[in-house]
Amino acid sequence: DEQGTVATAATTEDTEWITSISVGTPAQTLPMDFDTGSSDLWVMGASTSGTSGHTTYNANTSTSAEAMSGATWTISYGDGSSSSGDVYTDVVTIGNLTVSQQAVEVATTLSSEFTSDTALSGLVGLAMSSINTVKPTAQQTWFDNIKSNLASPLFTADLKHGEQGSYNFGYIDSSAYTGSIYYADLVTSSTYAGFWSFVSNGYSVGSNTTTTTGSTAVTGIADTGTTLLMLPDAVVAAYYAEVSSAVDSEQEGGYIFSCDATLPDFTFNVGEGSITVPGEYLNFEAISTGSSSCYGGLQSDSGIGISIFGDVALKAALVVFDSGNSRLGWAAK
Ligand SMILES: O=C(NNC1=NCCC1)c1ccc(Br)cc1
Repeated sequence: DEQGTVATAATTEDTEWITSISVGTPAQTLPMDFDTGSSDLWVMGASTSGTSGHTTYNANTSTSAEAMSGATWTISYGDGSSSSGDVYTDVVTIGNLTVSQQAVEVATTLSSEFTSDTALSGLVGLAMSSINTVKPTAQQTWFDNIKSNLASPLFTADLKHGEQGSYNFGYIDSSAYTGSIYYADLVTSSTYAGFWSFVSNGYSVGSNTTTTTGSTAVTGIADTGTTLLMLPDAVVAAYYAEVSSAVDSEQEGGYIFSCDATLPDFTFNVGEGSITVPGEYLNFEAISTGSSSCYGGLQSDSGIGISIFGDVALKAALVVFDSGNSRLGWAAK
């Protein structure tokens, strides 16, 4: 049984956490975005246009690469970004864990969000293999391929505010959290099939002095690839009702407030417990450099139809993606 851990490094402003993986023989080291909201492992190809300034993967120089003839892929993400290309199999090592014949999807087209992000060479999809986009035959995620070699079929995400985080595969680091891990079963209904989805049966705004609590049940997904916390209108309105300078700005596409506002904490229930997102995590960034108006880390999910517990919420917890028990665990830290 193997156990692996990989360090991640947050880029500036907690917009993504980059983790290096090794692909091919000899190993090609690639900085990647681990994404629990999708299920394709794709990398920028050495001959792909728009990849100048990026580290890229060259299948031609890897003695273990094999083209998957006739296979193609195309994906579009919630933020409007997209990529597509063809498919190889090759050796992929993450931490000290190696999958010998991993489907490595090589991008031949990239949207501007990817060509402009030179910190990134691609994504490692960690949602369910059922939503992998390779045609004619969907491929397994790296986690699904390594799972049987792990002490426990699970991985954890430990993202942090403005500092390095970590992903562990196969075990839960008991020193990485405090108190109990609260679990919620995965939601299996079709809307959420393929994602790490759960139901939170209540929330509260503010610290224990003045709190408004709500019983709105929120069904959402834990998505490391989405930056913000996206919840139903009613919950978001209840939160910003406690921020006197907050307005829902058409122009900015969401709630903004005065950058010197003191923001209340946001607590959401998970199973028998709850997780509190500190108010400071909910001030995402100034709407423009030097502006005194700031954009909220909590925004409405109205356009999406699914609530998303993105990095703003995930970095307040140690999150256990427990495939073996089809459940999601959250613990304070
Ligand atoms: O695309 C999603 N997550 N991953 C990434 N976003 C940007 C790059 C990677 C995503 C997944 C589910 C839902 Br519902 C909305 C969005």
